[in-house]
Amino acid sequence: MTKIAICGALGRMGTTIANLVNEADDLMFVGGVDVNAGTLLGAPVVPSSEIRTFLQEEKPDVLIDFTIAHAAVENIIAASEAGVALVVGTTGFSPEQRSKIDAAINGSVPAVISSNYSVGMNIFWRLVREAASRLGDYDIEVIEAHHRYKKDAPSGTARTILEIIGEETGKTECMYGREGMTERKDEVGVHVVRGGDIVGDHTVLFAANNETIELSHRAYDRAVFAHGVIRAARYVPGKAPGIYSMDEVLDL
Ligand SMILES: NC(=O)c1ccc[n+]([C@@H]2O[C@H](COP(=O)([O-])OP(=O)(O)OC[C@H]3O[C@@H](n4cnc5c(N)ncnc54)[C@H](O)[C@@H]3O)[C@@H](O)[C@H]2O)c1
Ligand SMILES: O=C(O)C1=N[C@H](C(=O)O)CCC1
Repeated sequence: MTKIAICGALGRMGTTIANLVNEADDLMFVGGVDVNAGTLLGAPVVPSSEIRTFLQEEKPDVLIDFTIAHAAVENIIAASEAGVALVVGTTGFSPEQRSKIDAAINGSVPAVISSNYSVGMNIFWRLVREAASRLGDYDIEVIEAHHRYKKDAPSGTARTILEIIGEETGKTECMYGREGMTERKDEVGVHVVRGGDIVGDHTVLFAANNETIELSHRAYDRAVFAHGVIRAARYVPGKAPGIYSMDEVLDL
């Protein structure tokens, strides 16, 4: 039985993941951490100030983090100090925060880190890479849409898309929205929509004279991410210390 703890347990993703863990025969939800104390599915949820005591007492095999960037850094450091494997889904990290995370993990614990745990998006990223590798001379625009409560922009998924485009085309300059009199140069346009309860839509446009290629991925339920998280949680125990992506989890 693999013991699972969740940071951000009372959040949208935390509760979705906890329910899937609870349904799995080989996984046990032992509790979690959130801003305020509580209970979830009969397990304790402790305030973030008590994470180290929680990890010592519950001894989870895997700590899953779906919180907010500044909190995730501290949670990851605590898990690393406790020797607990990680599955990290939180997005919005600054380069400095990502450096702290990498330093805490490497040489200490195994961790799967992904901006998007849906199987479909991990395939979508490969489609984008193939298109970008052949259509680098096209005008490229990235559009993402999420629910009104999402704090970070652009999405971590979109930032991964931009990294792929940069690797394949050399286009690393982004234009975040446009307003007033503009002249398009060789930038990648990035457009962010926030509203309603949109779970997660991503589109990449490759536009040239007389034709446009449009690649899109649409998530309809957070379960699509949670199912990927469960696969990562089954994958990471016992792995060598270091950072893994969903490519390794899905054997892509
Ligand atoms: N990688 C993916 O597949 C994926 C999918 C969905 C969401 N996300 C990301 O996951 C994060 C959370 O998304 P959400 O929609 O669940 O947000 P949410 O706001 O519903 O949940 C976040 C939870 O974290 C808690 N929290 C805040 N600070 C904390 C701390 N110090 N310790 C413990 N818990 C703390 C909040 O109280 C809240 O309950 C965001 O960064 C989002 O972009 C990633
Ligand atoms: O709901 C969110 O927040 C999501 N965040 C991830 C991102 O930032 O890419 C994944 C999609 C949903």
